Amino acid sequence: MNLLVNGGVFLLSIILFSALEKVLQKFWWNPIRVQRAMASQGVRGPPYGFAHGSTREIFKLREVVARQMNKHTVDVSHDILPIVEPHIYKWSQMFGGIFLYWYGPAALLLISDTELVKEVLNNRDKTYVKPDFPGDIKKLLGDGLFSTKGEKWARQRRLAHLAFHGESLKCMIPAMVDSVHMLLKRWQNLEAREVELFEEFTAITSDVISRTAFGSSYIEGRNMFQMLGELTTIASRNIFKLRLPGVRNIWKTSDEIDSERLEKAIRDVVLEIIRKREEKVNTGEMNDYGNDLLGSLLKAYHDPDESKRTTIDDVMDECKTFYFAGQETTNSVLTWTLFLLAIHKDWQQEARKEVTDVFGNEDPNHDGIMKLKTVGMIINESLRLYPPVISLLRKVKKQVTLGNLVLPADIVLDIPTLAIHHDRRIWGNDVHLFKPERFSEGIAKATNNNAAVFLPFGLGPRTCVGINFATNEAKIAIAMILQRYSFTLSPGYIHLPAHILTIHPQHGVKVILHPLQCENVRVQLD
Ligand code: HEM
Repeated sequence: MNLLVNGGVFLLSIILFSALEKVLQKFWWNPIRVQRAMASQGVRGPPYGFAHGSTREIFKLREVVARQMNKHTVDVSHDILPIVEPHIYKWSQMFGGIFLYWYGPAALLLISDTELVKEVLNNRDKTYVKPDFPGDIKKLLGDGLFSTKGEKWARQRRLAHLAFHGESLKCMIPAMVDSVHMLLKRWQNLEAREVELFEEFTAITSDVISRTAFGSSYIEGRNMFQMLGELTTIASRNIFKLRLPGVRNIWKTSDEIDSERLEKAIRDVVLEIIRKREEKVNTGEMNDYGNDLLGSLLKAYHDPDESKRTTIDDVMDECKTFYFAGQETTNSVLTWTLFLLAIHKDWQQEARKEVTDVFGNEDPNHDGIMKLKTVGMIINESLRLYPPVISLLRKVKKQVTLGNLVLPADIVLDIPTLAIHHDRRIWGNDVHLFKPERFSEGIAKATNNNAAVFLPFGLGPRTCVGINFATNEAKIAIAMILQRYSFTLSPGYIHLPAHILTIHPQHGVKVILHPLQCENVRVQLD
């Protein structure tokens, strides 16, 4: 009996010891090893804090900024790095353009040297891969095109390319125009009053991606957008709050319970959208699954060749990815561009003149959109100052040499788009001024042929697949608004750009709409 008890205690001790060893390995020994390896190569950074890494300091710095900025109306300055990413700003000043910091026990190496950035982003031999996103972000994107890797990525990328380029893209223009008409019709009741742009644009960006990618209307998808919005808020609220592994299984915070509930509800909505499309094919209302993204995905789901078939989870993850990637980002660029035009009246006039020259009072069309040079320059400068996606992450798959550095496997590289776009050494002393003329001779000239200094859509094989879609949508919306309204910033505007997965205006962007006297346009709208 004694022997049995002693044997049990011995076994339990071994299990506990091995669990403790694993915990210490992950939370102590590995981080210390990486910190030492990088320090020996001259790379410094904030010290590793047991289990939480640097997240407490990041969280505190963000809170300090939020407290300071909420107190009073702030002058509008485009020098936003210290506000949006105070930790990156602080540590860049202390440690330079390459430094090591910690997301829990995961090591992040920030690199702003653009030669290294190019090497990483252009890599095709799988040395640098997309990292695994933390739980809440994974719930937003699923294992869709944005986050997936390898063969699955190549397959999904081909499908998305078909749905969002060439002729398919041209065919989407009328749907985009219709969505903006819906917004303008609503605005007729708000003339000379304040409108909050971020909220307003949510309606069109949601409607556009919904109609073009999934053929369903905004009304059908509205539930899902609301839930994705809530999930986004929860994800960004918790992004720097880490919990020990396993704790989640024993005790859940209210945010964790909410996000699980939302995830399930979103899944149900997507399944319903898919079911409706299948029903249309089965009842003969549609000949096939269609040429939009959902159609391509469903064709792959029903592929007779089993090896090429995608699963229902793949279809669902892709739907979530596109709803999120196509809506949040375009909403951000539209809001900041209108904000910039509201305070830079000269550029508002220039842009309106171009739009009138190209379209008169007519709706935008494909050929005209290609001619909108000034509007294009303005969008580029807006993407430089307020890039919706503020950093790009890649994980080092196996030990590799990058420049003079030997990087250990699993270290995550943080390419700081926002910091690069606001770097005085790259863009000059007027870096924080809104000067669309930088782009007057194209992006290559503005960037001195260095593709790594302007990264709003990323670079290399994982570049944004929706780049032309987003640019068309932004140009159409801006042109149609300029045809009908001049707009000024509300006197109560508080400038607080914040990182809520993309750059959001924390207090919204309120503008006052002044209708232009143009009867033709009114007739079309009615
Ligand atoms: C102004 C609007 C947009 C911006 C600033 C933007 C930005 C980006 C960036 C920076 C990346 C690269 C991420 C990385 O390398 O880690 C990316 C990828 C992606 N974007 Fe966009 N995006 C925009 C609009 C869109 C739209 C409208 C769609 C869909 C229709 C879309 C779908 C995607 C997808 C699926 C990926 C992943 C591509 C891959 O990994 O192969 N984006 N986007």
